[in-house]
Amino acid sequence: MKAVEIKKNIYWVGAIDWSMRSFHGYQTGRGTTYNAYLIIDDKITLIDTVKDSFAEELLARISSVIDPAKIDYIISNHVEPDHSGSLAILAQQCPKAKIITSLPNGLKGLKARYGELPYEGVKAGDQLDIGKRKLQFVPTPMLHWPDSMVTYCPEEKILFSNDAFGQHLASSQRFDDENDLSTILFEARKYYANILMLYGRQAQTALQALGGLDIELLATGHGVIWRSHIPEIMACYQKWSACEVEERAVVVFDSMWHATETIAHTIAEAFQQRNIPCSLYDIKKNHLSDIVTDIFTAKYLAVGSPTINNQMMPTIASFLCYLKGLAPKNHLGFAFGSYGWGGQSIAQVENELKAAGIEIILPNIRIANTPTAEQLAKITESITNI
Ligand SMILES: Cc1cc2nc3c(=O)[nH]c(=O)nc-3n(C[C@H](O)[C@H](O)[C@H](O)COP(=O)(O)O)c2cc1C
Repeated sequence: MKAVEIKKNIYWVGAIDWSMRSFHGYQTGRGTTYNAYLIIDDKITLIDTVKDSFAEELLARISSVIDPAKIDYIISNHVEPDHSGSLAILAQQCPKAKIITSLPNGLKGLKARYGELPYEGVKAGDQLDIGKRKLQFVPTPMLHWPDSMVTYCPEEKILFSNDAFGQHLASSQRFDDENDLSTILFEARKYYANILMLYGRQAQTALQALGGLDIELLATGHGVIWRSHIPEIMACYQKWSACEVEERAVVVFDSMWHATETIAHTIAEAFQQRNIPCSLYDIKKNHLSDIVTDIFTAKYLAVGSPTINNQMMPTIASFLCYLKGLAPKNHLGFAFGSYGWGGQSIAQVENELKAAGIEIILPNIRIANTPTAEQLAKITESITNI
C-alpha cells in the first residue's frame, strides 16, 4: 500500500472501499474511498483519517512516506466515522500528534465518540503554521453536520473539502481527468441529492465563503480529486444549491395487480406527448437513492400507490418519508392510484407530497379497480392541460 504524491510533499494516504454498497441506506453501487492527505513540512500534518476498518491501509500508506510516530497534527474536518474513525488508533501510533477540530461542535462530537484525546479547537479564520505552509480553516456548518469544516492551503492552492464536492466512487485513479467525467459527475450529483439536498442554503453560504479562494486542487473526502474540472463541479454545486429545476417529470409507483402501474405509464406517456422528458420508476425495482437523484432537478413529480389494508404501500410510504427528509424545493406534483373499496392511499400520498413541500397541481387521480380506456384518456387530457 503506497501513498500517492498529489503535489510535491503532499500525499493521498486514504483507503479504497471497493465493496461498500450501502452508506446509511444510500446505495453506493460503485463503492467509495475515504481520502486522507499527508503534508510533509516542518510540522508533519495528516488531514482526515479513514473508516476504522481501513486504519491498517491508512497506516501502511503513511508508512510508505514517513514513520506515523512523526506526525505532529491530525486535522479532523468532520466527526462522522468515515473520516474520523481511525483517530483512536492513530492517537496511539502518533503519540505527539495534536488533533485539530472545529469549535464548538467538532470538539464536542469527537469527545463524545473517542473520549479524551489531545484535541485543539479552531474557529473561522484561525491558521495553523506548519512551516512553509499556513493552513486556514473555513467552517461549513451543516455541510453536512454541525461540525463540518474545510481546510485551505494557500501556498499550494489546495482545498481539502471533506464531504463537499465528493462522490462515492472506488477507483484506482485519484484524479478527475483519469476517470470518466460523466460517471464522476453522476456520482457527485447522487451524493449531493442524497446527502446535501436539504442544506441548499448552507451550501450557498459555503460557496460564497470559498468563492474567493484560488483553488488548483479540490481534494475531497470521497472519490476523485478535482483538478481539471473544478469549474464544472463548482457550477453544478451553484445550480444544485439554488434548487434549480428543469422541465422534466418523474413518475414513481408501486402496484400489486398492475392497475396503478397502468395509470403510471399513462401519466409518463402524457408527459412525453407534451415534450416533457419523463422517467418512470417502479419502486420495487429501483433504489430510493437513485430515484431522488433524478427527482431533485425535475420540475414535476407524480407518485402512485394502490390501497392496501387502508394504507398506501409501505414501499411508497418509505420513499415519501425519505423524500420529505431531503426537503426538495420547487417541485410540482400530484398523487394517483387504484383501490378496491376505501381507497385511502391516494389522499395519503397527496398529504405526504404536501408535507414534503411539493406543490399540488392536479386533483388526485383515484380509480376503482382497473382503469377504463375512457379514464386513461381523461388522465392524458388533464396532464396535457397542466
Ligand atoms: C392484500 C390486499 C389488501 C387490500 N386492501 C385494500 C383496502 O384496504 N382498501 C381498498 O380500497 N382496497 C384494498 N385492496 C384492493 C386494491 O387496492 C385494488 O385491488 C387495487 O385495484 C390494486 O391496485 P394495483 O393493481 O395497482 O395493485 C387490497 C388488495 C389486496 C391484495
